[in-house]
Amino acid sequence: MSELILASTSSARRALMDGLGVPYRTKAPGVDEHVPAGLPADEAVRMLAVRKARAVQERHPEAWVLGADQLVEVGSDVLGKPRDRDAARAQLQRLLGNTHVIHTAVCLLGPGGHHSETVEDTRLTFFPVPPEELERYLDTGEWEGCAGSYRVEGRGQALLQKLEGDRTNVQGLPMLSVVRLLRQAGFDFFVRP
Ligand SMILES: Nc1nc2c(ncn2[C@@H]2O[C@H](COP(=O)(O)OP(=O)(O)OP(=O)(O)O)[C@@H](O)[C@H]2O)c(=O)[nH]1
Repeated sequence: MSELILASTSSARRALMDGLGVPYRTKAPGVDEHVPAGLPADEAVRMLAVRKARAVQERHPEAWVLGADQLVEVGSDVLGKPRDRDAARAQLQRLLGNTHVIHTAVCLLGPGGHHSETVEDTRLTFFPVPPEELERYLDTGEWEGCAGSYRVEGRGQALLQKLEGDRTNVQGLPMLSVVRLLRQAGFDFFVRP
């Protein structure tokens, strides 16, 4: 099997792939993440996951390449990564006391034109918490680099009232689907290095 490249700069995605134990390396996708205005979140993440994977595959045509993208949908709002603490506060104020959906798309490209992709959704309901608790959570800094401004595997789990779906999908990769795509592509597991 030719090498696997994770087309991502995300430390959370790296951590998830490290846990799987399949040998891989990372390459930054380096793509423009703009999508047409009004595009539904699930279509936007699918478009971006494919764009990221294709950008890396162009540089490494013999490799297998896994790209991913994630957005948060709450009501009619679509949230990405907050640019600063104030943006993170505004995002969390939208999520607290409500139910939102995490849409994560993954795309696996491989030699010979292999192309598989999927979008996975996880529904999360957050407790309503007072402003002073929200400020304390912001002080943890977990909002940085996270779509939706929280880490489900970190302190942010204290906000979580209910989760329906794949928990790893929230962190950045729906590992149930990643394993399925890799197995369908012919990857072997538990191979001695
Ligand atoms: N650790 C952690 N990271 C999260 C969580 N929710 C979202 N994220 C991260 O938020 C980011 C979503 O933004 P994306 O645009 O999909 O990815 P990115 O961070 O720009 O990284 P690329 O893959 O290089 O595009 C990803 O890095 C996710 O891993 C979470 O609950 N825990």
